[in-house]
Amino acid sequence: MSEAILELDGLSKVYPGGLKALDDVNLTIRKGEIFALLGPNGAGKTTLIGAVCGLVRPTSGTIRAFGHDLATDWRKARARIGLVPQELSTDMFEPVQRAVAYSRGLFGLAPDPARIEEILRSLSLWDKKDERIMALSGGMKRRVLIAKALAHEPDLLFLDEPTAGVDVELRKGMWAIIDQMRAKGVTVILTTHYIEEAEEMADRVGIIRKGQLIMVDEKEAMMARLGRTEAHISLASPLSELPPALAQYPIELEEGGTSLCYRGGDGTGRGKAEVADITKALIGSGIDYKGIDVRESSLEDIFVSLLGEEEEQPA
Ligand SMILES: Nc1ncnc2c1ncn2[C@@H]1O[C@H](COP(=O)(O)OP(=O)(O)OP(=O)(O)O)[C@@H](O)[C@H]1O
Repeated sequence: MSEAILELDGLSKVYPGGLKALDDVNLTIRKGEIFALLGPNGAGKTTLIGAVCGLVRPTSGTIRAFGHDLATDWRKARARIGLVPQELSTDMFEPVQRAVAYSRGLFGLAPDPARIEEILRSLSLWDKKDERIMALSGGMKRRVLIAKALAHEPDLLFLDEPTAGVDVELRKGMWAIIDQMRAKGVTVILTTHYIEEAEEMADRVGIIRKGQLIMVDEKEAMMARLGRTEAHISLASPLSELPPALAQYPIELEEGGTSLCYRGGDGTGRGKAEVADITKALIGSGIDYKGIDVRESSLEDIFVSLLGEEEEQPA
């Protein structure tokens, strides 16, 4: 297993006024992984990032990055951490290239125009290098934020909702950039509302709700463990009851007996195999069907059902 580069241990944050934005978060991030933090609005994602990046002071718990305890020894670790925040707040009057080069200088690195050019080109910003940031489109401003974060060559990069509100094309471009970073061995932690994004990019997914990390797992394992198959089999003629040959399966008659609905499986393909067995059993029982619609649940379904289940629990 590759080395742990970020370790959160019992991390909590209570804001003045009493709101518990992080509640005993324990998390280890390993070198080179792409980790997606998924959660609804106000779940604590930005607070978690802020705590690691020195923008939020934790109420309790420890953060170790690259082996350094951030409470006592933050300087070395921070230089290796990049942050792409949600919004650009400074530099609006600066030309792109200068703002990005300046970010590098902030971390005490020697100027490296070739490196800055490479970053700007990879983000399709080279044409805009002399334009003031305020004159750029929203999508380009976002890319400037990424360029600034990459300018000091971080080993760990936080992207706080990198694609919120951007169009599909730019989102795909952003994913390509994250892929490039993965290839260079950069560890990436991104927050997102787009489950599609986590599904596409992440190796592991953490689901956060009301400050608590309610689940962390490899994406594939999460989908296998919590995934479900749903199949609708439309019958040639309605049935009044299920034939005995189908009693062993998790199916129900729906739509006035014209449709059989299967809900089962575990995301490993077992559901599809069972649906195939059901169709054979139907034929064996002399029951004709017109069509089958099979759907494997996505990370989105898992996310929604996890949050839904949590919602139903008494406070
Ligand atoms: N400076 C602050 N003072 C008081 N409460 C705060 C502060 N910053 C955030 N909060 C509260 O802490 C909770 C977590 O906020 P946070 O921004 O971390 O959530 P988030 O998961 O990033 O949400 P979003 O997806 O909307 O960005 C929210 O209820 C928010 O209102």
